[in-house]
Amino acid sequence: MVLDEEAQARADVWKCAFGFIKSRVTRIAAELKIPDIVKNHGGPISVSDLSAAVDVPADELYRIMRFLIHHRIFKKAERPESKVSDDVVYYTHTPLSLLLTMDNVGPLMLLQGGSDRMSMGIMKVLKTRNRPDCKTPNGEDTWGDPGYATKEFTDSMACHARVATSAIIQNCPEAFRGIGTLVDVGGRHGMAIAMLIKAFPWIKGITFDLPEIVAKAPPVDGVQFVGGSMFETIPKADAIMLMVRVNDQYYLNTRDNYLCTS
Ligand SMILES: C[S@@+](CC[C@H](N)C(=O)[O-])C[C@H]1O[C@@H](n2cnc3c(N)ncnc32)[C@H](O)[C@@H]1O
Repeated sequence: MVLDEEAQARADVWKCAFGFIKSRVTRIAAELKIPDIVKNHGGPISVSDLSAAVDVPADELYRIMRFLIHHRIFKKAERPESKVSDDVVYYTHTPLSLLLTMDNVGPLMLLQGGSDRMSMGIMKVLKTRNRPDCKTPNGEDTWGDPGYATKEFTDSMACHARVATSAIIQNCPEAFRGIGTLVDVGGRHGMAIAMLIKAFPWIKGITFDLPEIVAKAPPVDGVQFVGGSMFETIPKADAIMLMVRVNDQYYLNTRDNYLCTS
């Protein structure tokens, strides 16, 4: 297999795993009747007008629309000259969004884009910013959700780390030159660091994660495990690694949901 085919296969496997996101987001848009509202507005609609029409906070809606624009379901538009407003973001329809209205194939999207139960959960998060299955009051973050403590979650992160880290080792070895100590923040059970110190044996590797996660991590040769929260302190090192963490920090801070950050 030539490298290009391998790279394509890696991209394709992500599409297989996360392909559902596009149909879920499109279903949510259809359920909120965004295609109908944009079509009937009589010109480009601002994010604040759309937010008022669908009763979803503008920042959440902005991210949904950004996703849909990326997939060419809507288009960004200039502010109409007749409008005097602070809004800088405006949307307009496309041939695809016109197909998604309720008098067109919108009802099919509602049927095929995921269950009503799933949609109710997402809708509640969008409108209230609270995940129904997760205690978020009193400052408890989404990582308190028992789903994140399961073996399935750990295994899925380990296999992701294995694939991503081998690509990093293969394609960016120069990035590790001169690094004495490397800390992987949110490194779970140490898969990435274990591979990196094996490939670059001069590096001293630290895996940093929440105390309850680190407490369950089986020992890995040459890897030091440190428990704590990155919002308080992280171990001193020459370099910090954050893999699948930047988005997470966003939803830790905003008490958000997977849909909008994915
Ligand atoms: C999505 S997983 C990513 C795991 C790994 N980096 C990878 O790419 O496969 C995010 C990790 O961040 C950890 N985490 C969550 N909040 C954290 C915090 N405040 N400080 C340190 N780690 C945290 C979680 O326990 C989890 O293991």
